[in-house]
Amino acid sequence: MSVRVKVCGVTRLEDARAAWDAGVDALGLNFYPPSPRYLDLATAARLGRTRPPLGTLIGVFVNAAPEDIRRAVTECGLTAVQLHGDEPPEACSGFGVPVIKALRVRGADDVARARAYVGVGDVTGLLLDGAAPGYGGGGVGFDWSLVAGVSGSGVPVLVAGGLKPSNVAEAVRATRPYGVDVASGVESAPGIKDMDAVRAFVRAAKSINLWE
Ligand SMILES: O=C(O)c1ccccc1NCC(=O)[C@H](O)[C@H](O)COP(=O)(O)O
Repeated sequence: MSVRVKVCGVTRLEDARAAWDAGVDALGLNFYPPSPRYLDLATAARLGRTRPPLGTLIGVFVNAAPEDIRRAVTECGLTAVQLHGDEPPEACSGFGVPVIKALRVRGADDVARARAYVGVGDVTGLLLDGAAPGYGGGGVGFDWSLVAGVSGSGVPVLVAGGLKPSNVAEAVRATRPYGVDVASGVESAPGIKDMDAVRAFVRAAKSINLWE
């Protein structure tokens, strides 16, 4: 068994198609207006239509209004939402799809905080990210040994933050996560994916056998 790979912040149709072809399991579409990877609903819906039958399409939101999240789910065919802001556990339900709660990790306290989301509402996964300014996508990592504070708590964990083709295998080996997630580490410019880097990332991440 190999780790699942999510590539986040795709903005172009050709990048979306090529990422699925590269073996990515999930694509993230960004609905946070200040992000350089932000998509309006019409563009996101067009990108969403590239999703293959077994692919997962994840909308990324930061402190968004629930009605805006529900609208994006419906209009863009999202199969999950990733709440990447300061949403408390009680705000992690009611969108009609599973929720991944993202938490920015600076230290053990943040991982302890993550445990408050386990088994709550529609949360079916946690994403541990570095503490980049601007909430995410900044290429900032964190101490991977902290992942042990939530693995084994019964919820799938994704590791993100500062991952790239050259370090993702080491991250998978160190944390044995359900999934890994990358935005800036496979880009030539913010929002523009470098397909050679995406392919190298998928190859490196999936080279680790999690059954051993
Ligand atoms: O990517 C963004 O611009 C972004 C902005 C605000 C909130 C979340 C954002 N991205 C979410 C992700 O899942 C990223 O992949 C994650 O933060 C890791 O990013 P990177 O360190 O650049 O790989």
